[in-house]
Amino acid sequence: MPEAVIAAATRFLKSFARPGRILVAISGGSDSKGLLVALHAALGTAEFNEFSLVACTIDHALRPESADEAAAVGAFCAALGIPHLIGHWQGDKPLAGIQAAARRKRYDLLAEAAATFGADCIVTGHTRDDQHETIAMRETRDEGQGPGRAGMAAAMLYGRRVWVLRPFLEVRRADIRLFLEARGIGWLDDPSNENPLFERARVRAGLASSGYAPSFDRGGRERAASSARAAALLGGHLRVHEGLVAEVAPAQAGRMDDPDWRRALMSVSAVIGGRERLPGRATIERLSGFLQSGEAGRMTAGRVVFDRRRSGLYLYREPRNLPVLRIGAGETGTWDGRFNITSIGTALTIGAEAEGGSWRQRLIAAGLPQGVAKRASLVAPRIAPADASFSPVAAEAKVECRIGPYDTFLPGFDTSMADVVALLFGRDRYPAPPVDDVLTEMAG
Ligand SMILES: Nc1ncnc2c1ncn2[C@@H]1O[C@H](COP(=O)(O)OP(=O)(O)OP(=O)(O)O)[C@@H](O)[C@H]1O
Repeated sequence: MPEAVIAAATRFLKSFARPGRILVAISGGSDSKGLLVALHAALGTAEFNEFSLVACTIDHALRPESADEAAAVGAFCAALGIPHLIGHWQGDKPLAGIQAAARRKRYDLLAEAAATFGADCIVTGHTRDDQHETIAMRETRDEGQGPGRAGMAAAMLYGRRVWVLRPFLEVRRADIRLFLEARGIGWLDDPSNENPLFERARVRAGLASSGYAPSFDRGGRERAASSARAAALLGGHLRVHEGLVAEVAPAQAGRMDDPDWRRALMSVSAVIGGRERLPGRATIERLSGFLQSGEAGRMTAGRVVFDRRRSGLYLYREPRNLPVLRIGAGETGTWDGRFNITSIGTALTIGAEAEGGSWRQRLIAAGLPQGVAKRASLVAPRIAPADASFSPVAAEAKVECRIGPYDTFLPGFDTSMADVVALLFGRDRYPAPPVDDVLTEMAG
């Protein structure tokens, strides 16, 4: 029913804590165009006249027609009186993983456009159909159990700075198309949506021919509840020292039978290992066997040493393949996926702390076993002036931990766990979303 489209737009606007400026990510396809038109129509009513709309199209320059298409979307927005920007993906494009690279770049450019316009959030036209495809893809990748079944979140924080909201996640594409057709509005069909070289296109075709619709209605709510439990477990049983060592109380160390704790521990281990993704299922099973045995010893998984002792479980980065990073004066870089380092004075070189330096003393002072303090201090960053003739004192820098799994894409239903992880690593909470029911999936 096309009325579902306006109803979803209205419900979405009502969920804002206060009126704001919304940036619509519009590709020109039916879903994002329908979203723009529906929001524009809803904003025409007195109830929402304090909101404003702006729009942005990213020209990935992967097809010869893309520039003209972006310009046509711009003209469509202009006719509605909506300010519009085109973001360009410039420079070299990777040959492998082009879709993932385009996605990352797209969000970067959209976040820049949101900052330019002073927008409070970005909205995308993801639909119920996209959600089904995402869940089906995760099922085939063996991620369909537990967390994977939640699918896409209705809200996602990108790059720690801007919330991307998906107001149409429960709306069917067919309804959006009827809605547009009733208004005589056409849309673009991206040929890559049907290109069988891409996984999503294959899954889409498979779902259409089978009529199979995976269930996800409770997935997001379950995931949010699981994150809240995981957050409480982390707060009660885990401490982080100097951003280098996570210490788990002995009684909790073997509790890998609890899925919430398992996910919490794997998130922390991804941070310690400088990784964005949590370890895969096979690794977690191997690790669970080791930790549940209760025996002292060490096991390495996902670049992290799990050091089990009578006094507890200690996680720290394994001492292998530590990179060397150079950053210019005043610049910021990420070292080993674990630390964001900003030079305050001169250009810097960052490598591993070969001697352990003062880190070791601090870890010992924190009460860690000597062996743990020694090993963990060897994977700490050593920050020195890039120009060796400068005194080491010149190496002034601001250092903060990077939270690999959440700093780029943070799904709304994981915010409670992500906030606790950030606090454990000495960071602030993530910015709160502009809508009061970010866990739209919780609102039910
Ligand atoms: N070129 C583009 N310019 C602006 N917005 C876009 C562009 N491509 C996609 N979007 C936005 O993203 C939404 C989803 O598009 P699509 O399904 O093609 O991307 P996706 O890669 O599956 O999304 P995501 O990257 O968030 O998983 C669109 O409805 C639109 O809001």
